[in-house]
Amino acid sequence: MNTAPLADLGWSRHFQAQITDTTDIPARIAAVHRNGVDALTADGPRRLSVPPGVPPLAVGDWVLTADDRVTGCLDRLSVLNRRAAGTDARDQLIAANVTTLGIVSSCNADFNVARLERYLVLAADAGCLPLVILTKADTADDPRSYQRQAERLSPLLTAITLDATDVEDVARLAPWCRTGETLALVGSSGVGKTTLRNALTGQTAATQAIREDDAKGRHTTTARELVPTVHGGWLIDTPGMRALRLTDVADGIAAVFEDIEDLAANCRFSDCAHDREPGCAVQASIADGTLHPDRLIRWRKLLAEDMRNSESIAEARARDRGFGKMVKEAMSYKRRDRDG
Ligand SMILES: Nc1nc2c(ncn2[C@@H]2O[C@H](COP(=O)(O)OP(=O)(O)OP(=O)(O)O)[C@@H](O)[C@H]2O)c(=O)[nH]1
Ligand SMILES: [Zn+2]
Repeated sequence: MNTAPLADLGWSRHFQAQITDTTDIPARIAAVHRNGVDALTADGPRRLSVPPGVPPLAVGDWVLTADDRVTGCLDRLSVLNRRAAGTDARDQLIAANVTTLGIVSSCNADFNVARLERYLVLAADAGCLPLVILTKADTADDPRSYQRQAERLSPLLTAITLDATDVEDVARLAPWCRTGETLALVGSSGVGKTTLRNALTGQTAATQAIREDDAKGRHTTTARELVPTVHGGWLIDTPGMRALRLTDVADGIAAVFEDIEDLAANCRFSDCAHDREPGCAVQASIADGTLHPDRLIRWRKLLAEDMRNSESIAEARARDRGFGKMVKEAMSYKRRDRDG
């Protein structure tokens, strides 16, 4: 197989290792529609049908195809979920195989450590590398101070300050969206995600068009959610990206708050609430100035939020099961009525 064009689509050894013994053709999902998907192959774009039995697909997924039909989905490097809106509490797939989650905030009132931590939890849980992008550096007196505050959250975290309206400045993001990379942007309204997208993809007019369509709930048929960047890699921009919530992210919280979880392991009581219990390693760390008390508060809030959201998902699933059972029973009564 000629993998050079596939590499341009983000193909890597992780995916190559999964295809043995098949003549099916790999394709990357660019948009998901109710009655099929748009995909990119080494030979160009394709509209594919998705037969029953294929698991739900997301933008960014790698699938195998035969005769313009999806035959299977390859194991993902990362996956971003969102809790569906309304009463339906099931997870919705937002994007797959995102290598870097660009957490966009601006060097002004939007900057908020708790919000950054929420997104860091999402990135850790999804399996993406987090990158903090601090926009509006051109309007701040001391942009470096925001960068320092962000980088203090984790020794492994990179934060970049820039002017999103300056295309050359935005080109500093090239390492995260060159060939083989897939970047997605999250952040509050007005922080500059669209401005960054335009600079990274060089397509202003198309962006306007897609956003107007989204607002009206219309579905575009072109493959515009997986967008090529001018640096050789891809940008995933889906409407769902803008409303990510925390659900079932205990692993992400544990990763981002590893310091607290490590301390908690040394508390005298295994069910320590880290309040006033004797032998509490967390409180000891606050007392000696190593741990900031606000960080403990933020950790608790995220755990509570995750529990709230995840519990209602479990409840919804139980309800679904209950409903399914009821339907089955009603059907068998009906059959009995008819047959007997
Ligand atoms: N001076 C300056 N203005 C910026 C910068 N980034 C964004 N802006 C401006 O801020 C406004 C909002 O930017 P958008 O790119 O629309 O923000 P967004 O995150 O896409 O917002 P939503 O679409 O609501 O999610 C626009 O007027 C941008 O020109 C920056 O780095 N410097
Ligand atoms: Zn404790």
